Amino acid sequence: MNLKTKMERTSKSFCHWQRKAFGCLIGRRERKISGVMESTLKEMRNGESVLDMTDERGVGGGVGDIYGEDRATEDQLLTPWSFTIASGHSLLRDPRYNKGLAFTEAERDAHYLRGLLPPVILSQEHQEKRLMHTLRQYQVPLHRYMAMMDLQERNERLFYKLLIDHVEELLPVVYTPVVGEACQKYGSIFRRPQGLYISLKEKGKIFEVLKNWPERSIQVIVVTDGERILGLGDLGCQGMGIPVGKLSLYTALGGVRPSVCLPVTIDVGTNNKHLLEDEFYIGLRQRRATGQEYAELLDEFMSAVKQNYGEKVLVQFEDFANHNAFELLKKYGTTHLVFNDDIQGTASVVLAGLVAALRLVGGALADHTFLFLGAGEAGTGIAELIALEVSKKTKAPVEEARKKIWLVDSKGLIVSSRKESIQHFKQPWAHEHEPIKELVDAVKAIKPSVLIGTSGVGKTFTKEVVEAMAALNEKPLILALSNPTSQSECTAEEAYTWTEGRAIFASGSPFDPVKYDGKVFIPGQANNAYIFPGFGLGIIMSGTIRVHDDLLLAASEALAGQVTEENYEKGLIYPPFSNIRKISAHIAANVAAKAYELGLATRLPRPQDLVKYAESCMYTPVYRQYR
Ligand SMILES: NC(=O)C1=CN([C@@H]2O[C@H](COP(=O)(O)OP(=O)(O)OC[C@H]3O[C@@H](n4cnc5c(N)ncnc54)[C@H](OP(=O)(O)O)[C@@H]3O)[C@@H](O)[C@H]2O)C=CC1
Ligand SMILES: CC(=O)C(=O)O
Ligand SMILES: [Mg+2]
Repeated sequence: MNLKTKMERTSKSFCHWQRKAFGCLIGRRERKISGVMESTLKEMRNGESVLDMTDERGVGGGVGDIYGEDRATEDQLLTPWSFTIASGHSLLRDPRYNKGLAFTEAERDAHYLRGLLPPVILSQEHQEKRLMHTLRQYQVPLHRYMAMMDLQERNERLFYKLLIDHVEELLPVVYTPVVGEACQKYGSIFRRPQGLYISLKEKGKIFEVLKNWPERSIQVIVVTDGERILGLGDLGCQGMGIPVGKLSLYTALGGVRPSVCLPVTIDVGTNNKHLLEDEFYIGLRQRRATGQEYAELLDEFMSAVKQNYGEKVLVQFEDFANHNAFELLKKYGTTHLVFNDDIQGTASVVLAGLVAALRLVGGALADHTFLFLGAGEAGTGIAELIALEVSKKTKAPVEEARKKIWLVDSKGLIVSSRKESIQHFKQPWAHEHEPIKELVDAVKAIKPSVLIGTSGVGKTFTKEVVEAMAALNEKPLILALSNPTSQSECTAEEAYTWTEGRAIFASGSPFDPVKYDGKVFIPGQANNAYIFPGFGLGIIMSGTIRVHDDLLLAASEALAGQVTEENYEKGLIYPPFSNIRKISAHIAANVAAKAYELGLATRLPRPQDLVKYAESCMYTPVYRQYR
């Protein structure tokens, strides 16, 4: 028997034994490593140990079945896929298992850690306290972001524990606004790849490239091509911060296990002159590929995803420019499980806020008039979902419901008489009206009760605009959705001050509470981060195969239902993020319930109590005992 066969046999029987003993470990921990047989055998000879993860279900609930833990076949466990058994120094270097100073005496003995750590043993809570203390010392927000990314790369469970336990404080660090600055400077701060980079160079090889990713059972992919990163424009390959950030929220806010999440950036070049000239830029140094070249790369990617991960992997398109976003959603919406967060997730979160706001401003949705600044993905996505909801509630045709929704783009109010051609996604909103160029004039003419900013341009809700809203409405509803904070259409302070404290206000990026006229006003955060984590969990746990508008409405309804009396008393139209895991469980349950009703859910039998089931599926980052 030659050495290779010998090693394969040894490895195979070892896999078999280990799978028997530690079923949940194997199948997920298999890793593609070149020369894996040699290294596996070497590790075994060196007395490497096995980590017992059998308490995973205990702390993480019934996750095993929905994540397909035991799906790997014997063949998959052999070349090129195998698994490593971490212990000793490599255990400390593996972010998924590393517990740092929290390893117990027994674990230090059992896993060859003696001498590799100082004598002190800290609890996870104590580690959190120490980290928060350190993070709060950083004055520069980007340094906090970098510290959080380092933690994620060092100790995954501690990263998620910290993020979950301090969600309101840390969300602005790993997400908007700081992630925006991080993307702008991604080349300079780049340390380790946190996602998969698929560039034009990988054309023809994407199937193999996906196999380079260390995890096999992927259930959610967030993909960007970096062309419209928040309201910061084309950041090319450096947009990677967005899929990484969004997926960390999938885990922290929605309880989707990190190992099933895959961040992807498609690099077809950038038209950002500044980046093309930046010596630290990490992407392809060429102008964006378009047309057939672009379409072919995306096509290859989408096929490779399906081939590698099956039909039920959720692909979330994020921060594509609108000239591609609508088309991609339409093209793959019938063949893949796809979701556009900017069009659909944003629509769902805003509709929830509007429905909740009715408690404060009165009337039904159909009684209100809506004016948007910005008629792209977010603007038209929200507008369409409002129209759909109004149409369902009033039984009027959706065309009728659209009549009370108006949009302004960079050329002014969208009207049917506009001379230039109107992009297809704007056409349903081209109502009959005389052309109006300025937003303030549109406010005066249309007389909206709700003003929504989705322009990506900061400071566009001027004093004049906000005062015009205040003159028309007792309680003007003003949503400044553009991100990051620098692009917000107005600040919370401006909204409250210019309306003499009468505005109901929410923004895409967070603002601190505002003191006005002796009263404290707490602005809400209208961000799709409320929706996509729970939405994704609902899709995964029900095995849903397609996204349908009714699922977005279900998510929206669940979110609105989580706003409490106490929140309303404070003028809030969204519940606080501190309750997000509970909120996500309700969103997941409502989405799954609707999916079962529509026949889109494939995981049978349907659990009786979907909220409980969602909670039981959620990943929790509490350390596990390694026996
Ligand atoms: N809070 C949240 O959860 C979310 C927030 N957003 C934010 O919304 C913003 C827009 O995103 P998205 O819709 O995808 O972007 P798009 O590029 O698809 O749309 C932008 C729209 O704004 C219009 N516009 C640009 N400048 C002006 C201006 N000066 N006056 C009037 N209209 C203008 C554009 O007009 P034209 O068509 O004529 O070019 C276009 O219609 C971003 O800042 C993004 O961060 C997005 C998703 C979620
Ligand atoms: C929040 C978000 O998805 C955006 O600003 O693009
Ligand atoms: Mg986005």
